[in-house]
Amino acid sequence: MEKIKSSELIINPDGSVFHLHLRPEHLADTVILVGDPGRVELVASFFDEVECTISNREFVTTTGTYKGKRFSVLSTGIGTDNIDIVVNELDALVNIDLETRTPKAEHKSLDLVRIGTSGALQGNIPVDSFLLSNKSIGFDGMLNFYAERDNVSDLDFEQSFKDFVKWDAKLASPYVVPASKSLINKLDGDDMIQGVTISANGFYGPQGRVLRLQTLDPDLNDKIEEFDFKGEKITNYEMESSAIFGLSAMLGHNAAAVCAIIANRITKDASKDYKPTVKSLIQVVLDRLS
Ligand SMILES: O=P(O)(O)O[C@H]1O[C@H](CO)[C@@H](O)[C@H]1O
Ligand SMILES: O=c1cc[nH]c(=O)[nH]1
Repeated sequence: MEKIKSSELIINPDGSVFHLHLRPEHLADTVILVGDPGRVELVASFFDEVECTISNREFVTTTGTYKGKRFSVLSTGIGTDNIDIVVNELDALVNIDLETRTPKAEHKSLDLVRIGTSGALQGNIPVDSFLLSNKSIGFDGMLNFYAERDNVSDLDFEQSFKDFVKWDAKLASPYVVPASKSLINKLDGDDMIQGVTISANGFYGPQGRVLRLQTLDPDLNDKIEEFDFKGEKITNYEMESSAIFGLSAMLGHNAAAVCAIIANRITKDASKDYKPTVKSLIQVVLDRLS
């Protein structure tokens, strides 16, 4: 089998992957992904034992055990461009032999679960609630660079959404990818609201926030609130889940995302203090995965 060239898969002198600085032995099969590097320590504070903490740039990873199960928690930083790095390097750690630089014959599936923060797009979703994503819509266009993109996407949903909101041709074409059904079943509970999430490629204009700059389509959030695809409603904005779901589906990993709702864009409400909500969500997720 042909070797993956060193320019394509950069490996550091210590044998770790380029950005994450992890070697295969550092990674658990269940990985919690958080945006904020500071949240890694919070997740790890629940662990019974910590094996290692490794950091480079915004990518901080701690591996340990919770109730006897091995977990890694890794910060992605903000945005789907970082997710392209994180998911490809996590996959390389388990599915490419880094010594021979060739894909392994047997593929391993990781469970990747994002614990994030998010803004609600329906008036009946309270701040400080938990939102479990059934699907994610990528406004970022990152997945469109991959040949397998259509095979993992809900193309009917995409077309219906683009038609309904009159999607402008200047914007990247949105992609819609479902989360892993088995992880949704594990994570679901009476405390979870399920819905369709949008990953925006920005916090301000791309999520319809106007400070001093007007947006291309000032009605976009109203149309998103109204849109319905076979009974499914769009519920919230964040910035990473679409790429996590899309790359995981293409590479054969299981992915899910649960967010603490810290703002409601319809009622204009914001959480007074979202950190205790994130802490409770972490406990719930670790318990349901362990
Ligand atoms: O709290 P995290 O996980 O970073 O998630 C959300 O918060 C950031 C924006 O404030 C984006 O990363 C968005 O997805
Ligand atoms: O409104 C919000 C809140 C958190 N994160 C986002 O991306 N948007």
